[in-house]
Amino acid sequence: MSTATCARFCTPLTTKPSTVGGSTSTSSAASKLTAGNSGSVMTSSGYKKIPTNDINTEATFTFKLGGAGRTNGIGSATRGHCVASSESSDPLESDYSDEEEEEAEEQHANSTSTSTSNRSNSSSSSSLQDVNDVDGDDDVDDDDDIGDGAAAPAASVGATGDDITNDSESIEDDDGNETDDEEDEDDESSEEESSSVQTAKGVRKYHLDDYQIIKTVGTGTFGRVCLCRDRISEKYCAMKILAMTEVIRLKQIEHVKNERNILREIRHPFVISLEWSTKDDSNLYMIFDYVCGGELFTYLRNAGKFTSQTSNFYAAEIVSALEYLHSLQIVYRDLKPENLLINRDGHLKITDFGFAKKLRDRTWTLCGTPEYIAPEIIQSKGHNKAVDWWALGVLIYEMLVGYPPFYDEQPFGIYEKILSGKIEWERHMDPIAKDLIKKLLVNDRTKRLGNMKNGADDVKRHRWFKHLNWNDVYNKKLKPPILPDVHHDGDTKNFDDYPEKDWKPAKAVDQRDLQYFNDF
Ligand SMILES: Nc1ncnc2c1ncn2[C@@H]1O[C@H](COP(=O)(O)OP(=O)(O)OP(=O)(O)O)[C@@H](O)[C@H]1O
Repeated sequence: MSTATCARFCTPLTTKPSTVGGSTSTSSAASKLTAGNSGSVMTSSGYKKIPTNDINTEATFTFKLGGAGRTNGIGSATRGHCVASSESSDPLESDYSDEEEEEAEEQHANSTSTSTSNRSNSSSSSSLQDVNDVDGDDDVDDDDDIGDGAAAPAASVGATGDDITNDSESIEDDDGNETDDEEDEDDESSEEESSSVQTAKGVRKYHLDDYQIIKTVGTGTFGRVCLCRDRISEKYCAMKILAMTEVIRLKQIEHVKNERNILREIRHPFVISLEWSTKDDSNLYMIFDYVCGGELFTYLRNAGKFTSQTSNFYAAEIVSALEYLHSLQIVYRDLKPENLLINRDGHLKITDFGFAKKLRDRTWTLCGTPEYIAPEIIQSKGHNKAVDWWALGVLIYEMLVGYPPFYDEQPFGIYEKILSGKIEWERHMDPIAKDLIKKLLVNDRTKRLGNMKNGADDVKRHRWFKHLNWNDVYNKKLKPPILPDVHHDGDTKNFDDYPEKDWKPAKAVDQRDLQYFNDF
């Protein structure tokens, strides 16, 4: 997660606050670069699309880049979500209307046809064609379509059995009658929201007070992630705390709701599990399983590069997860080693669904009567799952080589390299892995492995994965190449230290603003 204070737009550019194990010192640099009439603003870590009515006004971007820097493996450049704030009174504006967004994207593409793409040196890069696509919300369901009314998160968490509570003191019995009336009364007078959730072990009424915050393990654009302990189950959890004022200021309301809604819907061995989410009048809260091994990024930077076998293991688990997400029409869009956590058992958990989007059914499928199909359907202008397969190619390269395939000190340089399609190959690189990477890093997404008619199967059948039984992958039967050094489930040694006293309580938002989060 980055300390970039820029709002999150759908250009996942990442900056890390510090290198692993180091303490965080944050310096900030402001950047003001406009791209003329392009509808985009070039920043030191990427470009941000701006609404057309903001074009030619100077949007101000403030970056906080980590002191030690989250290096890309080559030089000193950091990589971070780039974000910006523009001065609109409508906090929902960040998710531009389809028209605005398309227009901004088109203008951007026109003005940058030879030199830009929308990626930093992180791993979900795409071609110029995809610049038009990456955040084409025309392909995305409205948030209301995602997950609302679906089973509450912990219902699915509980379905796995072991991680909720069997402590009868503060959970409801099967009939939904509370067994702890006193606690309930307290809650009603509290500002916090609580909710009853069906779990495998009965109905549990969740409260924020159930969680004892222990330590910050990550920071992000809107807040932080803390290790905490569930007083009821005594299980360690990660609590993502997002300050509503920041979410509103940076116009990320829809993205945050989107993240929560998608997380509620999904359940996969290699994807982080959302246990519960709630809010009070200052913050939004999401409670996850705590993944104590830390980020794959850490291990990769420490090792320099991974062997083909190690890379293959992680790539396989990601393929399994992407196949699952795509089967639900979810495009993840933020694949990179920073978002891959290693569990105590050595298996991966993909985290940070801040850019994930639910796609509309068959947006890209040629359906209907051919004579009547509109050109934009044939051209398939929206973003799609292909961006994740591209990112997988970048990630496999980075694991094998130690740095990403498209790198430059300046973002424009990165974009040029992505568009040029030229990749430098290490002499001794595993030729079979290289073949897969080449097939994933295809600018024409219609020819990109994973995005053709056989979907993920094409990737799974590639020779690099030939030895794998994909059921074994899913069932965690493969032997993990790295076992994190942890002494107990709540161990934080694999995470950076964050100065706790820097955290000031978030300001409460007024009733009007609170309404933006009614359905959170
Ligand atoms: N479930 C978890 N277990 C352990 N650590 C976690 C967990 N979730 C997140 N983290 C840590 O916190 C960091 C930030 O989490 P995350 O990326 O979800 O936050 P974010 O606010 O979306 O970040 P950004 O602003 O960069 O998008 C992660 O990189 C990871 O180091």
